Amino acid sequence: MEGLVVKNYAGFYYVDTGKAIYMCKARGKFKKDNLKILTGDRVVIKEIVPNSEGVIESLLPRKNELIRPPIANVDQVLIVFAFADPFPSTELIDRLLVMAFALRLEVVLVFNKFDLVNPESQKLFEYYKKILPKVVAITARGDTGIEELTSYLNQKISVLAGPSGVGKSTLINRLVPGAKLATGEVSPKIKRGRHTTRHVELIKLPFGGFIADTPGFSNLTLPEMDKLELQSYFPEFNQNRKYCYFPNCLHVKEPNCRVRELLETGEIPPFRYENYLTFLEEITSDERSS
Ligand SMILES: Nc1nc2c(ncn2[C@@H]2O[C@H](COP(=O)(O)OP(=O)(O)OP(=O)(O)O)[C@@H](O)[C@H]2O)c(=O)[nH]1
Ligand SMILES: [Zn+2]
Repeated sequence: MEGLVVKNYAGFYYVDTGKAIYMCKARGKFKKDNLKILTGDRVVIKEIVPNSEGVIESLLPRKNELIRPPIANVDQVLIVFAFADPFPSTELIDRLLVMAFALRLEVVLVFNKFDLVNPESQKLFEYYKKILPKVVAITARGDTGIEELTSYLNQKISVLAGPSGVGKSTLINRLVPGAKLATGEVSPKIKRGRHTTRHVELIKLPFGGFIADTPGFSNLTLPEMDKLELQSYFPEFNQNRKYCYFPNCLHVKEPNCRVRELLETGEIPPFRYENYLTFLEEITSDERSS
């Protein structure tokens, strides 16, 4: 039987076969070969006790692997911000977008707390909606946007990312009644301890798909990349680079640069360009130091 490892706890792997969740030990060869089984791995198991216990016989090939939290076969990142309280940091939005795209993950950008929307955050939302395919405004404490978001989560393994207080736990509780994730009241210090000692678990979504109970991307260092690669993670830059005079234009000081023309006309907002320059500087100095 084939299944998905949804949790690794106290020496047991919990494997969801679609029919039941089996508590499994791994065959000795995994330890011998130093093969680590991660939450998110697809495995083949042999049933020992009907619908309850089994043994993991083999591990199927992984599509990818996140380090923190350790989880395999992630399809997409749900990047969550709020319209207000806290007001979104565009630098953090853009950083998370670059990190997700660099890992070849799909992105759903969520703006929560639509009940608190204001003209500035509305404008940000509209801009991202223009450049990305899946951007959704929701009220996790209500119904707005939940159906649209559900359609993006269906049949996929998703990981949440986003700053504190935007409503990530509230959202999981909203999507999975009974998940009972703690919201709000945990102090940042205790929480760090909690996240390092806790095991990541995939929560089954009632409409299909899974979502990790532990937010990812806590380390915000950009991955190593070539300077030219960065713009491929800014869709509106990437679309326009072919009109720049130089084929390898980085849009910094080069003449006849289409991206900077669009910045002049206001089609590309200043914050996007500034974030791009900040990241370009960051990966450039990384290159120098290595
Ligand atoms: N107005 C409003 N408040 C919300 C909404 N969703 C969540 N909140 C509130 O925002 C606060 C933070 O929500 P959490 O779910 O704890 O946020 P989080 O992202 O999990 O925060 P961390 O656990 O610190 O990472 C809580 O007081 C929630 O009740 C919403 O749609 N509208
Ligand atoms: Zn250019």
